[in-house]
Amino acid sequence: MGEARRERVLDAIVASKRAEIEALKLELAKESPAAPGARREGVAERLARPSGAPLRLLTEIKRKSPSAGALSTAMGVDDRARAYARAGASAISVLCDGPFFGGSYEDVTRVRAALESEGLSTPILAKEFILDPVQLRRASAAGADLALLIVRIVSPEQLGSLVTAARDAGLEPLVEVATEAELRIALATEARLIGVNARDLDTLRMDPARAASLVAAIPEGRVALHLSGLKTPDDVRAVARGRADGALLGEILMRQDDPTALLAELVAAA
Ligand SMILES: O=P(O)(O)OC[C@@H](O)[C@@H](O)c1c[nH]c2ccccc12
Repeated sequence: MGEARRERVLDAIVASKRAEIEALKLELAKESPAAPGARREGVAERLARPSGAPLRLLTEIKRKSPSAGALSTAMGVDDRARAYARAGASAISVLCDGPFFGGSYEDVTRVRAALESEGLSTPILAKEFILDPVQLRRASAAGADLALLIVRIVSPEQLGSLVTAARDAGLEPLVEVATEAELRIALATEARLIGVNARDLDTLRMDPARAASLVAAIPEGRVALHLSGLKTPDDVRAVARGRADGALLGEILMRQDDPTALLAELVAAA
């Protein structure tokens, strides 16, 4: 990928959302508003790590990504979700973005049904580029428990109202930051879950050292999550030694046609 193209990935993604949001507004206007679920109850607590406990692992489902390209689709999202939950995932992140990550809100619904059919209650994170409350209502209707809110793509005022809108939609917000300035903005909201993306979404470059110092700067009282770039059990061990409550595993698991054995190893490293 050329440098100029990389720098525009986030802009291109955000631009594609504007049309989707208009379509969602029309779609949801036809439906009577669903009673707000109470699914977010207890979700933040489940991701908090009591002292001495292992690092919580959030595992991700995506078919491709702008940085990694095509990922494994050998296992259906339903089998993969069950495999993640049985192996000890504390939450399952499901990409809702279609154009860049190959996901959909229907995937959230598939994962919800797959977990419920086995009596598994692993929380589901809707991973989308959220600019408008209508996306939160759609994610909630699809069966999500949590929604990602990315500081970089909204104003601080919008972020504050999206945190409230997420709760109103029955979702627990997880606020993603990549810099100290963004962390300050996140901490000015009521969000209980703060995640640090080691990947700069504008350039797609990884900066693990900056991510580690940002995670360390998240005050007690908020759940701190490390959101990207972990490639080996040693990487998981290194994060587990620090302040993080949990870490997200994406590409490393999505490169496996069957993630079961590797996830067991990563759980043991946590
Ligand atoms: O695949 P990795 O390196 O484990 O990282 C996942 C994470 O970076 C990625 O899925 C992500 C983090 N923040 C996002 C925001 C939108 C879409 C995707 C993301």
